Amino acid sequence: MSNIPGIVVMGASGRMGQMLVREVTAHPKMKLVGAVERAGHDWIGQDLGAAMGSQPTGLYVTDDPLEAMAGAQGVIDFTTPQVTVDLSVIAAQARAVHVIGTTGMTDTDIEKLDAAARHAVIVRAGNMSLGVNLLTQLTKQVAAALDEEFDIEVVEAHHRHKVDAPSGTALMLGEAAAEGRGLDFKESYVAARDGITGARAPGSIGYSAIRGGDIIGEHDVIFAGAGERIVLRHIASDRALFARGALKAALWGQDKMPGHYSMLDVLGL
Ligand SMILES: NC(=O)C1=CN([C@@H]2O[C@H](COP(=O)(O)OP(=O)(O)OC[C@H]3O[C@@H](n4cnc5c(N)ncnc54)[C@H](O)[C@@H]3O)[C@@H](O)[C@H]2O)C=CC1
Ligand SMILES: O=C(O)C1=N[C@H](C(=O)O)C[C@H](O)C1
Repeated sequence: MSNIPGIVVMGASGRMGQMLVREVTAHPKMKLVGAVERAGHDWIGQDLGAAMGSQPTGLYVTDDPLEAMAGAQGVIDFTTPQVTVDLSVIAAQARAVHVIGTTGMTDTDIEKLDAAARHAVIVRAGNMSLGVNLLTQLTKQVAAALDEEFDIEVVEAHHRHKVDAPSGTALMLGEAAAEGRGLDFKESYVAARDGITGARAPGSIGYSAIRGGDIIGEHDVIFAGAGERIVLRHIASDRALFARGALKAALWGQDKMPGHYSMLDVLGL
């Protein structure tokens, strides 16, 4: 085995999948060794480069993750919760670092990932960007510094195709805010206000989601007090940002002990 890890991209035709294929291919310290799509997808059996509308690469898209993972040291996975949970078992068997960007996971899904992480390295984050991970730390600090006179609300906006809400990032920010404020994340959680909701409950953290057009990802954490408001904001303007974070995680994980890590571990924040 060379020192350059072989990387598989799961969901290779997706918005993030295609970005990952480009970034892994261009990276000097890793090699793309596999591209996986769902069974029945048009790309199965096609040359990956040709399927992406560029030069042939000699790498063929498969619907068999087990086959793709043979000889791989890492798999980068931005797909769906069920696909990610199933893949975690295969990645652990292959002792490959499993980098997970997939959002919309349930508590049960996460327990299954924890089980797989007893045997392999998993790095999972609802947002792989440096900016958002730094913002979680700032959010925690601001929430701890301000008292309950400042109401906390998280507002996020994404493209029309996004299927989960609130976004993984909004949940990361909300967890950080709850921790800083000393609140229980689940007990403080209020989403989807509609109709006669009554006045805002003290000690709650609200989540609002906007969906439209091609918005890549925007997040505000609002601290609203009497006569003043502090807004912590992150705007993503290029999906390459998330892909580069995932590549960093795949390299970082190569010499780590089995465990379920986050981007805070990767970035040392
Ligand atoms: N953590 C982060 O930084 C980021 C996370 N995301 C998350 O990544 C996920 C994917 O987002 P998008 O790329 O926008 O979605 P997408 O729908 O464009 O891509 C998902 C891809 O997975 C493929 N797929 C479905 N079943 C599969 C299977 N059994 N095997 C292999 N591939 C399969 C689909 O065909 C599709 O191409 C979402 O959960 C999203 O929230 C997105 C951007 C950044
Ligand atoms: O689905 C997306 O596109 C994104 N999903 C992630 C999330 O749920 O927070 C990260 C980013 O905002 C883009």
